[in-house]
Amino acid sequence: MSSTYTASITAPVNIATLKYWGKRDTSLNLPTNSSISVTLDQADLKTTTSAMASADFTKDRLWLNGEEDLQLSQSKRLTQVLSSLKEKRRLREAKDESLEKISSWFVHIVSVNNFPTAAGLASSAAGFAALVVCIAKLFELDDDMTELSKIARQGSGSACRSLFGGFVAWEMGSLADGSDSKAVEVCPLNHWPEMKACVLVACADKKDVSSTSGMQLTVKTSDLFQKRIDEVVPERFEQMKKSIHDKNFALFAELTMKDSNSFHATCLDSYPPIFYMNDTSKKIVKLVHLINAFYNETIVAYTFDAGPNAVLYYLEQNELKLMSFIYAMFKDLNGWETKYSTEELNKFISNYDSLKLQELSLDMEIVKGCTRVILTRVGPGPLTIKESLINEHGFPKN
Ligand SMILES: Nc1ncnc2c1ncn2[C@@H]1O[C@H](COP(=O)(O)OP(=O)(O)OP(=O)(O)O)[C@@H](O)[C@H]1O
Ligand SMILES: C[C@@](O)(CCOP(=O)(O)OP(=O)(O)O)CC(=O)O
Repeated sequence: MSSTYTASITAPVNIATLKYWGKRDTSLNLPTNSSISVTLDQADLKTTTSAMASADFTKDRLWLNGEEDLQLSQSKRLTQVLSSLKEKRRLREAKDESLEKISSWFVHIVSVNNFPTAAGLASSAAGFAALVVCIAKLFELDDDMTELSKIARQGSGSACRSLFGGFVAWEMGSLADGSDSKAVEVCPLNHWPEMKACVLVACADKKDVSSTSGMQLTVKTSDLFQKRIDEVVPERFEQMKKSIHDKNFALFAELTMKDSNSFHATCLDSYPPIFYMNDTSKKIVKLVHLINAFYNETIVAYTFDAGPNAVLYYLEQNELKLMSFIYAMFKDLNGWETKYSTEELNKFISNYDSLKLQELSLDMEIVKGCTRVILTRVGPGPLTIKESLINEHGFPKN
């Protein structure tokens, strides 16, 4: 085999606290509103992607979770992302004669998600972020993350926010060519490292209405949607950034919950209506409001993407208060023992007893609708790794 170039990257999932829902330009993937998210820790949820370029390859190919994904390889999203990256490389080669002309070669990409794909856990976000950063590294591009976010955005809108760690905004921009529609850091991870997240996986099946088609239906048919993008989100965008800067959890949580509700309301207001939340999701909403009312303080926020899974945001200092409820209810699900010692878990239970939470007659039916709990926290952006998923011939190692 002639000479090859390789690179490997891991990238995080991000879960929006101010939701992106609606495109003003479907081919460039330009949104109808700005959005904000928290990047989650790759220790718990991540995509790992390796790429290789070789003059011997005869086409661009992609393997996802062990299988060659022909649909994704030939999709407009992937070809658009790859051609933007190849074009950037070509411009560098034109300026610097010493660079090998790898922009005309094909690439093989191997990617693995360590969590369910296409199940409302933002796999497209981590996946396209990993892909863009990995190929940018392979091509030795010197663009910063904001510049690369404009390419990731074309793969999947929410992917642009996974190029940064911590707290991230996707500024919608106003230019027709999309050159100002980009991700920026609101605050780095170390600004508010106490931010934790508990994901209650309500159903890990593939969803029936994709985000892409769901949001198009909303844009076309919902009356509520217009008010959301004209008034509600622009105001919330500024307030939420300030709540993060000020580390004002109560405000951050209230805005997060209201925005999740507003987004799902526009889904219900679409025609025919779209239901992403299920009965379990609704019970989790009630539970969170009950917990905040019990403590007479907002210690936890829920948010739901285009699926029934709940993401609960809370601060580390309120862990005992929150987990006295959540662990007591969801203790039979997988995911606790790797995060907490037996002593800590016993403490949650004894606090549940001493607060007499059994007297609240909590709805234990919720537990039956959940399959798994993922305990995580705010985390860093994409990371370079040494180990590769690709063997020397350009195929997945197994
Ligand atoms: N590691 C990856 N590399 C490249 N593309 C990926 C990767 N993982 C997922 N994808 C792409 O993203 C698609 C799933 O996106 P989709 O928006 O339907 O679900 P999701 O991102 O898991 O959920 P949501 O965006 O609603 O939170 C997959 O079918 C695949 O095309
Ligand atoms: C509900 C959301 O998660 C929608 C994400 O939509 P996608 O980014 O998956 O959509 P495409 O741009 O069509 O790929 C909200 C959010 O992440 O902001």
